[in-house]
Amino acid sequence: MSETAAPAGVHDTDVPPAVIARDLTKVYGTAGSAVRALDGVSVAFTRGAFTAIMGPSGSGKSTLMHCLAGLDTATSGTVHLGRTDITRLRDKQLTRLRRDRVGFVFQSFNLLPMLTAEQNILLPAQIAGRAVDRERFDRIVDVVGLRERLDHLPSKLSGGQQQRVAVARALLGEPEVVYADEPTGNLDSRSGAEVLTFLRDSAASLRQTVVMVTHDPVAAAYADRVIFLRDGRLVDEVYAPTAETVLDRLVKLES
Ligand SMILES: Nc1ncnc2c1ncn2[C@@H]1O[C@H](COP(=O)(O)OP(=O)(O)OP(=O)(O)O)[C@@H](O)[C@H]1O
Repeated sequence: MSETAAPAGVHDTDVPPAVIARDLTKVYGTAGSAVRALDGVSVAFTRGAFTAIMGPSGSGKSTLMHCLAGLDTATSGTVHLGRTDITRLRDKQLTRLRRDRVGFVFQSFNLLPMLTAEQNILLPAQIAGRAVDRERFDRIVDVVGLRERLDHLPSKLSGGQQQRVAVARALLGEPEVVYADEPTGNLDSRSGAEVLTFLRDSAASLRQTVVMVTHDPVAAAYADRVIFLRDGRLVDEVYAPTAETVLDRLVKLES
């Protein structure tokens, strides 16, 4: 895939993408020990689309997500979230941007054990001093199917339910993008399917942009699009993936 052309995923007729990375590089270490984790990645993420990032171990998936999300700084290149070039922001501005404009879902659910499901969902809004949109709260709680569980502590919820709380928490503030890092890595396949269905439904019905790193072709098949990395480069992509097409591309990449 050419790096000088428009970033993969940009089409003339599209509404402006939620996130665009241009010629992103990330080098860890120096001189003899330098590792080029990202090597000129240009990619755009369409508003309201659910995209999975895949590739062999060490191909740069986590590094790409961390640079896109402002959790790590790129060595060169730019990342735009809407109109903001996040690679030009100072630490304080980045912290505010992550709090106000980005949602995160991690493999470990990161819920506070002494707070109920509802309190966990509301916590970021409270910390940021944001008014809660109760209508959106109700809509999200219904989409994730947590209505009956709102007053439960995390310890009384299954892994899948805990992750759905984490997803609801990430969505409540209407972030411009939700980054999910192996969100089903700690779940059995049934709970994983529930969480992925919810991520897909929230992209579709709430027009939520979702970007997910996963190793699992079955998980990637829930996305609208899968992009593939190898050796820090974007080398392939599939729209409307199935587990079979994803697996097939992965096998080709690893051979
Ligand atoms: N903090 C770091 N310091 C040095 N090298 C790093 C660091 N983080 C990642 N790397 C290297 O950068 C490359 C890309 O790593 P990254 O974790 O992004 O890959 P990945 O595709 O997410 O891998 P995995 O599927 O195993 O999680 C690897 O060679 C890795 O060893």
